[in-house]
Amino acid sequence: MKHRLVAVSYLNTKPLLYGLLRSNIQEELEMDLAIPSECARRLVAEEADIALVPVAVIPELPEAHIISDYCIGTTGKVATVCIYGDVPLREMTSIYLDHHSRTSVMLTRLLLEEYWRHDVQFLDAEEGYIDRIGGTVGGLVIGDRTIGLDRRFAHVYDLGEAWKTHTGLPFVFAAWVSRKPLGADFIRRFNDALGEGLAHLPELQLLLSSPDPAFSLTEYFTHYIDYDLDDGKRAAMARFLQFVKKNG
Ligand SMILES: C=C(O[C@@H]1C=C(C(=O)O)C=C[C@H]1O)C(=O)O
Repeated sequence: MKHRLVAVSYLNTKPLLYGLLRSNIQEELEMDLAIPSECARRLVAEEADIALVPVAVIPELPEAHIISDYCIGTTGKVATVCIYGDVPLREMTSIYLDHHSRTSVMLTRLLLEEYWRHDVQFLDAEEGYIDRIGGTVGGLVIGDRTIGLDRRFAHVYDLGEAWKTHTGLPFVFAAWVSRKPLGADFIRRFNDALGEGLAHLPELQLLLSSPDPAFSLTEYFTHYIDYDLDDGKRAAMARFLQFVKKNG
């Protein structure tokens, strides 16, 4: 029986996928990709056994085992999780919350409440909502769709950077979670494979192209996304999940 695995379909996950695909462990996996909110839905619905899930969904799972020391995180600016608008944040009256996201939706709410201390109406997003950001309506956008948006909107707020200023901590957007405990040997080989992917970024970059000449994948993978789920990120996750449990 193979483990059903679903991972985030964005560029930031390719180094981790590259590692899994270079390894024999892929023979034990039935792999699929989806947007983060769909990864979360499948793990909650038991349609997946292992998923790279937005951490905000962890409190909804009866059992959640973080099986990896690698994650989608950041130690400051992340570049691809931002609030965009024509006007400064303090003039925004409403903000679209990206339907691809689970974590950043909650992070937006936390930062508006605790850090920016600004009250807005939250709007549910759907496909095409980015075109409706404008005037006093802002929008949270995550992932590859953010690439190039900094040229389109006058005001950009990077949520990784805002969280760092607010708490002094790094941040974890998504972690590898299984619903059931997995064997120590499988977990070791899974982690080794992910690490191998990160160790071979120059090769991976031969296979990938950036959607925008102004956006460097090398910089994105090495300076913006931080893949190590270290103690600082675990502390950040605990702090963030307290807010999610209270307000989810
Ligand atoms: C940094 C990112 O983190 C993403 C943000 C997520 C969320 O907000 O729920 C989930 C998965 C991550 O891939 C990004 O994709 O831009």
